[in-house]
Amino acid sequence: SSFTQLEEDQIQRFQKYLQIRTAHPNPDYASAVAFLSSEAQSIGLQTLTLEFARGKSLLLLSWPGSDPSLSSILLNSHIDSVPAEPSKWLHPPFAAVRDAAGRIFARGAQDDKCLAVQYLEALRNLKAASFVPRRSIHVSLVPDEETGGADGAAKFATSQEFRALNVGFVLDEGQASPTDEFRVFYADRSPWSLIVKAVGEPGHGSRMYDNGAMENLMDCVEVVARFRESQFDQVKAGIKAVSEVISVNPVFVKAGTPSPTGFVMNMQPSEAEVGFDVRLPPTVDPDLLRKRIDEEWAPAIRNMTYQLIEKGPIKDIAGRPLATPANESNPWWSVFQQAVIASGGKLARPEILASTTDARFVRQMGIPALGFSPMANTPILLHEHNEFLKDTVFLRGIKVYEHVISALSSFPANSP
Ligand code: MET
Ligand SMILES: [Zn+2]
Ligand SMILES: [Zn+2]
Repeated sequence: SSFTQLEEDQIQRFQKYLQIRTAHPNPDYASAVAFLSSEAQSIGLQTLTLEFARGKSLLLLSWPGSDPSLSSILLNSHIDSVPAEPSKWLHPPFAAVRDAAGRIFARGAQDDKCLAVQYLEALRNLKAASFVPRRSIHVSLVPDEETGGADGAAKFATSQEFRALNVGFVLDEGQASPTDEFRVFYADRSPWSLIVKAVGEPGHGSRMYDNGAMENLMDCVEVVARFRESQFDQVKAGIKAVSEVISVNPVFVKAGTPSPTGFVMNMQPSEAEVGFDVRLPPTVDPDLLRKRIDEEWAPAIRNMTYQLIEKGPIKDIAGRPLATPANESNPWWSVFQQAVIASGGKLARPEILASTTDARFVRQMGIPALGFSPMANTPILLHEHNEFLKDTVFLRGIKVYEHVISALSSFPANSP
């Protein structure tokens, strides 16, 4: 191949990390942390394992800067992944097969196990080039992101250990870009989980009557579907970006009277449940949506109850929306942008992320954070079958991080 020995080794280390089974519901944090800390030690980074929740380790790596009076930079990546259905993949999701086109197939290849290895390899290259950081560089490898971050980044960001790092700026995950421009994200949508339960009298399967559990649940689903369409129409008409509307998507339904062969078919059940994934852009008023859920989506007068889990903060500690300025008013932004360009990369207009990351927990603390995964010319495959990343794209990302990390950590003394 046309790769150097170092590059082949870097690809191999990426594959090794991808082969560790970090998918929910039983992510192997212990093996992941063991692998990452041994890599970090081989590079000469300091390692510290923290445990804010039993069995969910968080690995913190540090390269102290020459000027400890300056705030530090933090590079974040979550260890855990969503599950995969092996029978529906071209290659087993934890084999990290590299095909003839250089595509490396694995759950987590894009979301976001590439980042941990790219950060480490960029630091390895900078060490080899005798680079001396002015600001301290920290890397956090965190658990629990895919289930909401409550036992990972949320606890970390409010901890003594975090405060002691004096973090001035954070990079976290973004998303792949199908074009040759890298994407960058200055805010996330907030994730809510909504579970609506409808109850009613059970009845013979042949009977027509009002207010049955299934009828009530179907009313809910219809009303939500209409709202969903109103949001999606704005996207289709080009008025708003996908990440600027409220998304609401059904993710499970649970109903029916179980029987040994499936469900009792001649009985209308007495309860039924549907779960929705809801995402709110930072620009919308959460109270309006709370009211809509209460009055229109799951009205008590139609025998519905609901559980709304608002996962994580909506505002920062000063009451502002969780958004990082992505313009010249933010010196970190300028340094970041210039470094990406200096690496030979192109940057798309900054966006709100349609999904959600741990960055919101540091934004909550008032710390600027950008979402960035340097994957250009790559289909967006997070949470999908056959998630992959090309070897060339992976290697290119290491180079981009070398530029970005060295620029951020050299950033002058008279700034934040
Ligand atoms: C539900 S919290 C966020 C988890 C994941 N990153 C997502 O966007 O779905
Ligand atoms: Zn992710
Ligand atoms: Zn994810």
